[in-house]
Amino acid sequence: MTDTLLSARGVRKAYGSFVALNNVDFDLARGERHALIGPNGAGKSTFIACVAGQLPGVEGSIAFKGQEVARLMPADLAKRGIGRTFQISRAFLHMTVLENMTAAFVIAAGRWASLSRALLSDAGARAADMIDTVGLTHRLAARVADLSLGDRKRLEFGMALAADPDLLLLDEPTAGMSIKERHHLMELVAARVDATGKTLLFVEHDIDVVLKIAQRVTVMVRGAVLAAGSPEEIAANDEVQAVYLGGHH
Ligand SMILES: Nc1ncnc2c1ncn2[C@@H]1O[C@H](COP(=O)(O)OP(=O)(O)OP(=O)(O)O)[C@@H](O)[C@H]1O
Repeated sequence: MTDTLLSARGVRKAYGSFVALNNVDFDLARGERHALIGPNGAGKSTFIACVAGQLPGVEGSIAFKGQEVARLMPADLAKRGIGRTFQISRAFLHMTVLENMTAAFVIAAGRWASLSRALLSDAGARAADMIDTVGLTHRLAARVADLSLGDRKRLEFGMALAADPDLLLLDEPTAGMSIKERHHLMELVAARVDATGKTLLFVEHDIDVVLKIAQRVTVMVRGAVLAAGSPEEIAANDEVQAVYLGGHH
């Protein structure tokens, strides 16, 4: 029997009079790598933001580890084990890779208020390990502003892992990257997710990456779920093919 980590029922989100999500049902099994795909404007980012607690006015139910979380704040959700990547803010672009990763570990420890030398040194050591994990040791002292897009995405991924989330949400983690970089990053993500027993929900436009990385795929169209299944089932689904070949993408 599969162990359900997240279960959404009847999720609805409107921006003013525009309904971006309409009655979405969605299940995520613990330990699975799950891709959310669909044409532009389908509501994928909106759904990820709903799960991460970043949007007001979300209707319906989202159960995480059996508890209702639909109307909790991001910080609460992070404590319960839901994590997502964030773009590194402007102020941090002139800090180094190591400084940014150290900050991520200090934030994850929730200890800004009582920052001590011991805490900083512990966070620094963990940061160096994580930088190694994401393959950036050779860029440890580089300013984030000087990183390539691919390296910056690796750093953002590592920073999201600093909080040690059970569920990792990645919204278009490979946007703007070359095909080769995309595959490299997502292979790294998949390997880390598997090695640490995490669950992954990611939005991805590159269907080759999706078919390689995802164990399960949900297809959204115009705010609703069109289909969900294994990558093979989704690739063979006539309705899904019609959406993708019909020029909406
Ligand atoms: N803050 C907002 N205010 C109004 N409309 C919004 C807002 N955010 C998103 N939308 C609209 O909601 C719809 C769903 O957007 P969303 O970004 O969730 O889609 P998506 O599937 O992630 O698309 P893409 O693949 O282009 O990122 C779109 O029509 C978008 O224009």
